Amino acid sequence: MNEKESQVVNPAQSENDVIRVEDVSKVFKLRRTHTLKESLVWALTGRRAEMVNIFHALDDVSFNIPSGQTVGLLGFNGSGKSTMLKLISGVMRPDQGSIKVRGKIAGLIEVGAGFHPDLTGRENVYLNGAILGMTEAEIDAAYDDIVAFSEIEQFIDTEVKFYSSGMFLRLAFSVAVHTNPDIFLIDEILAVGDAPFQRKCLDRIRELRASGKSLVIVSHDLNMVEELCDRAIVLEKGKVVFDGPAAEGVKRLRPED
Ligand SMILES: Nc1ncnc2c1ncn2[C@@H]1O[C@H](COP(=O)(O)OP(=O)(O)OP(=O)(O)O)[C@@H](O)[C@H]1O
Repeated sequence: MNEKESQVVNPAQSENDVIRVEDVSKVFKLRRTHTLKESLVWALTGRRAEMVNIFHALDDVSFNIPSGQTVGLLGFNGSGKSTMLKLISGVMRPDQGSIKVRGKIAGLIEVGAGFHPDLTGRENVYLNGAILGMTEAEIDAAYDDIVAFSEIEQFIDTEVKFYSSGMFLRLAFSVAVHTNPDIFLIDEILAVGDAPFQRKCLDRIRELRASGKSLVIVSHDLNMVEELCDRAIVLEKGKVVFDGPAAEGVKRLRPED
């Protein structure tokens, strides 16, 4: 068998699973421009045919993640990684299959999602904390730590529409880690952070890992994934083509010499 052919066995379930993804598919309808001929045919055939392309972002995906595991979700652009994280987080629903999650989930999926542009950083900490399941008293108790970790004290009473993407990331990451989640989802978070903040986030991610939390990390930084993750799941055109040790998974993504 070619080394890069699919290497996936049916995922085994365990009592320890915190995430179970079973036969999940997600389709998107892509609008596109049409030729005059296509439009005429569409009109003449009683407008029965679809004027959109159906696109399978995820196609029959299954995997289980046991408690305490750090999993890198890998794949080239458009392979379905972010869509998978959105389904796990519950912001999007699958068209087919099921996703079961056990425990408190938090994460950074789209930096700035859950933030209201017209509210200040301080107000958004409360809003975002509440969205992530914290009570007001819990946010009060964690507030100073959240702001200190983000290092944006100076701008905390500024409306977040004036924030840079790095500032958004700082506040969003800080709130998310302070919710004390059992499962932490991270989508390319480090891309917009500067080097010192990236290092700080990575240290915190290592701490979460060491304390037995489960993490799912989407990243194109293969060195980071290899160093940080126990396991890699590689998606290709919406299908799982590899599920196994992180070092082997990243090999599939590295350009061949
Ligand atoms: N809301 C949407 N509507 C239509 N198509 C979408 C939507 N979200 C994602 N897609 C499409 O689904 C495919 C998978 O997207 P996804 O963002 O999950 O890929 P990805 O693996 O995270 O890619 P990247 O590495 O570029 O971030 C892409 O072709 C994308 O255009």
